[in-house]
Amino acid sequence: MTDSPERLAAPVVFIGGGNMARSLVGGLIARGVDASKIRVVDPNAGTRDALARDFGIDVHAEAADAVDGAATWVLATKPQVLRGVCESLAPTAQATRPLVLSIAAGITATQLERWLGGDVAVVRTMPNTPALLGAGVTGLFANAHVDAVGRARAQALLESAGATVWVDDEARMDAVTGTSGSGPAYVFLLAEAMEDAAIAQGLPADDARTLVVQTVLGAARMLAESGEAPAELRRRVTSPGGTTQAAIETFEAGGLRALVGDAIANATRRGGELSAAND
Ligand SMILES: NC(=O)C1=CN([C@@H]2O[C@H](COP(=O)(O)OP(=O)(O)OC[C@H]3O[C@@H](n4cnc5c(N)ncnc54)[C@H](OP(=O)(O)O)[C@@H]3O)[C@@H](O)[C@H]2O)C=CC1
Ligand SMILES: O=C(O)[C@@H]1CCC=N1
Repeated sequence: MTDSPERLAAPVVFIGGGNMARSLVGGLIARGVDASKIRVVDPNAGTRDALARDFGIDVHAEAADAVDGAATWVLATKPQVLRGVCESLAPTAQATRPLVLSIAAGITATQLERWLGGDVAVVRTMPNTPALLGAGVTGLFANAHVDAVGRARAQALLESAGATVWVDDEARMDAVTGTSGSGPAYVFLLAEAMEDAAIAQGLPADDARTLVVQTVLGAARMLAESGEAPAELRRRVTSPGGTTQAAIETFEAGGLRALVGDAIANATRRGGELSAAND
């Protein structure tokens, strides 16, 4: 099944032009999507100007103007304002039946469909910021109104941001959010801590930055490209009685695994809270 020529030619409109929309737009442009096919709505003039300048896309202050003729909407505001955004667009959604993608943490496809007036094709997604480099990963869940064409269109859009993983059970989307949506921040926190520790051990700040960045990059590439499990790659670094063993024993004694488990559980729980608090 393929998209109709009209829908393929129609623009994609992002409602909300903040950090994550910028990452996704950057991914689309880097993939060669025509800038004239991308619109962004944001209330902030500075945000709009920066997006127009950096990507040459069409920017709007009002969603009502931007959604005109758009076959795909990407809801990219904070979860806390999404109900109001959807309710104000419900008449247009009912009249034009767009494919609606959401990137909001926690907010369910059922809530979005209800706020948009019912019977709307909704794909709830959870991308992450490496989308800006085409190196992201996105979890996707489609409601019952999304047909094969809609799924393919959502997948094509998010593939510009990197890998995609479809989730059959929406209840798992909060776990996706806690793992990969928030996940880049966990890696950045580790990098911050490693940098601080390297400086504390006497390394100049510039050198500490280079050593940490290249270590994270190299380790990520080995994870992605070797096909080996993380535990096996770790084992190969860890010489018996050597330096790595001294560090790993410190992490294990400090409860790193349980801490990571608690952190992802709390992020997952927070997704459910965002849904309930903003209904
Ligand atoms: N940041 C991330 O890593 C990820 C974020 N997400 C999700 O993406 C969404 C956006 O997050 P993020 O980009 O970080 O947030 P930002 O605050 O950076 O972006 C949201 C933007 O939407 C604007 N906005 C507010 N109200 C409206 C409106 N009525 N119409 C259009 N735009 C509006 C905001 O303006 P103002 O600032 O004035 O309110 C802001 O510029 C969230 O739902 C989040 O859960 C998903 C995956 C990863
Ligand atoms: O922190 C948040 O709520 C958003 C969702 C995933 C990443 N950032």
